[in-house]
Amino acid sequence: MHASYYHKAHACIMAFDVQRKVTYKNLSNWYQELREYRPEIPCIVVANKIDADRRVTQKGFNFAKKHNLPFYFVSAADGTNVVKLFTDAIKLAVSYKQNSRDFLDEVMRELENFELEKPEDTSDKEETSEGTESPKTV
Ligand SMILES: Nc1nc2c(ncn2[C@@H]2O[C@H](COP(=O)(O)OP(=O)(O)OP(=O)(O)O)[C@@H](O)[C@H]2O)c(=O)[nH]1
Repeated sequence: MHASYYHKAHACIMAFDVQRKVTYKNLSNWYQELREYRPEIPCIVVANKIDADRRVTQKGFNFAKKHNLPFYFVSAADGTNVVKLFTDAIKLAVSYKQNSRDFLDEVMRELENFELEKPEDTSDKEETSEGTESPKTV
């Protein structure tokens, strides 16, 4: 995936399809790529399409445990855990954004808080002595 997709991301939801094993296997590659660009953002792992066969919720999917990541069983079709997933992801993202010690995040935070200098209002000011340092407008 192009680097720009990771730029300024404050959280990641990695979803796989419980009906397609290959999508689970691919998580390792996605996760490796994510960490190249965003080493510390919160990441949630999602097993999607559980409505197709609820028995998958009895299965252990070790990827999340191995990487110490939160894990949700979800169905985008019937809505199971969808609101919870996004609510939690947003909370994690906001908290990360406010507290991250990642250098790039700190720079971005500084830039966001940086107030551009307002142009000086010179309309009703009298010119005073010589040698004034501010440039004169004509
Ligand atoms: N039963 C079921 N089908 C789903 C669920 N979520 C998505 N689908 C179906 O899965 C198919 C792919 O969904 P997309 O939204 O296109 O997802 P995608 O990530 O682009 O999927 P891929 O094209 O397979 O990579 C569509 O037919 C969806 O209707 C779900 O929770 N349950």
